[in-house]
Amino acid sequence: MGQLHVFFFPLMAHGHMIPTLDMAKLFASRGVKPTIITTPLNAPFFTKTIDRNKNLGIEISLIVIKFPVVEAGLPEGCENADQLHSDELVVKFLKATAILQEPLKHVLQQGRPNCLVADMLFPWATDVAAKFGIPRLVFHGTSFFALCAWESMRLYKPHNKVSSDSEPFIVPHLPHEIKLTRMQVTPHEREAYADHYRKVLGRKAWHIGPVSLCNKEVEDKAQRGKETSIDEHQCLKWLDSKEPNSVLYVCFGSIANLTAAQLYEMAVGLEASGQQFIWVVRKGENEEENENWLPEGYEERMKGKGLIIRGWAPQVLILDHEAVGGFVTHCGWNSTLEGVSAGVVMVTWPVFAEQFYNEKLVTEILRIGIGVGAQENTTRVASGIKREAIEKAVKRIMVGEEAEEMRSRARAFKDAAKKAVEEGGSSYSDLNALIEELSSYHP
Ligand SMILES: O=c1ccn([C@@H]2O[C@H](COP(=O)(O)OP(=O)(O)O[C@H]3O[C@H](CO)[C@@H](O)[C@H](O)[C@H]3O)[C@@H](O)[C@H]2O)c(=O)[nH]1
Repeated sequence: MGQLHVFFFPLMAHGHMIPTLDMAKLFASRGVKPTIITTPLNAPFFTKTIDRNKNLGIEISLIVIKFPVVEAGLPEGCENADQLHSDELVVKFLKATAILQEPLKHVLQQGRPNCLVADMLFPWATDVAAKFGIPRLVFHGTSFFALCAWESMRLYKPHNKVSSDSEPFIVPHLPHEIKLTRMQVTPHEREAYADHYRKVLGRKAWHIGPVSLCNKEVEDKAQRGKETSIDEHQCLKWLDSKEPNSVLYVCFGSIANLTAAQLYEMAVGLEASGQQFIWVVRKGENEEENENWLPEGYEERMKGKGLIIRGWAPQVLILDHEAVGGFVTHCGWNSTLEGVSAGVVMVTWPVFAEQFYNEKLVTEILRIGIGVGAQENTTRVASGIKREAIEKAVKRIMVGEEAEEMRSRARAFKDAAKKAVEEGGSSYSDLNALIEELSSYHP
């Protein structure tokens, strides 16, 4: 039997491209030939890691296809979801992705892979793959928990049975009693939800993560997504000078923004908590050059105690450092899994998409986090959380008995995550099962 060849086609968003590159590495480590499809301006986010892996004897190929910016009416150079600052741009971006059907046909024709793993946001990829007689797997990029909750909402529409946006309803037929409110809409072990998704909802699925755990070296952990805005060794030196579990890491992923007023509340809340922190503020978040979102003399006062990274942080490297004990997160699934894999306790602050589901998983099922009190699923912009709420939630996860209890549960999940991807673990075995199944279709 020849070598299996799998094409991966992620959405052009860091939260989708980063885990895809990790998946490609995992597949390559099991003897499968992985090829990633992307667009010209997103290619550089893959090439450095691909080159580094090549030197280690791991081959990952890259196919670059043109992104139809002009056809879709997008501004020149707009090829990644982190550039979509309005709903209108989101609509045009999705329109542009739909035009990728034709180039996808072309690359499948040329490459003749045995399987196409394409992003959930490319529904048309199933038909394209069928034309070549190959299976198309859907890469969801999120949790079994969120998928089960989503499906339950779709089937039973419990949000239509309450009388106001703030009245809680139960998400029906899940293994746990999970309550949500209409405003949050757009549930003992994670395994339970993988089982629920397969057995109760009847879907075929493979769990092969946390994929970020395939990154072992400093360079692997630091080189994910964009170029980091801080030298990784400088960052490690700063963390090395701190006590274990004494630093809080604050980051909202690659898409969510905070209003200037919310950034200000965050700054004051973090200072009031008395905790040491690394806070990542995305570029473009604070348009004003004069940085009036920071209280007067803030960075001077916080010197040695609080480090602000403007731009892109080496997130997995930071989370994995023993000095980091807490994580303020928007509950993007990658960040959530990276937090669980690092054994940190979380302040959950969901903003949009399925992040409110992920919050429930962290706070109510895994019980390794405290919600900051986010109420509304918005269009990617966080606002309205007061400094007192931030201070309180941060203190609750960093100090005291409750924090210790959460930390010991978090440590157990960290160990379980590590075991899952080790030889013989559940994720390791599931990836083997997937590869065996794909091989059985392969003449
Ligand atoms: O400064 C930064 C910021 C982010 N990251 C990485 O970027 C990824 C961010 O992914 P995620 O936490 O999932 O957030 P989003 O970028 O917001 O992800 C989108 O995609 C996810 C997967 O579908 C969904 O779960 C989210 O709701 C959706 O917003 C993670 O691997 C982070 O480690 C960095 O390395 N440095």
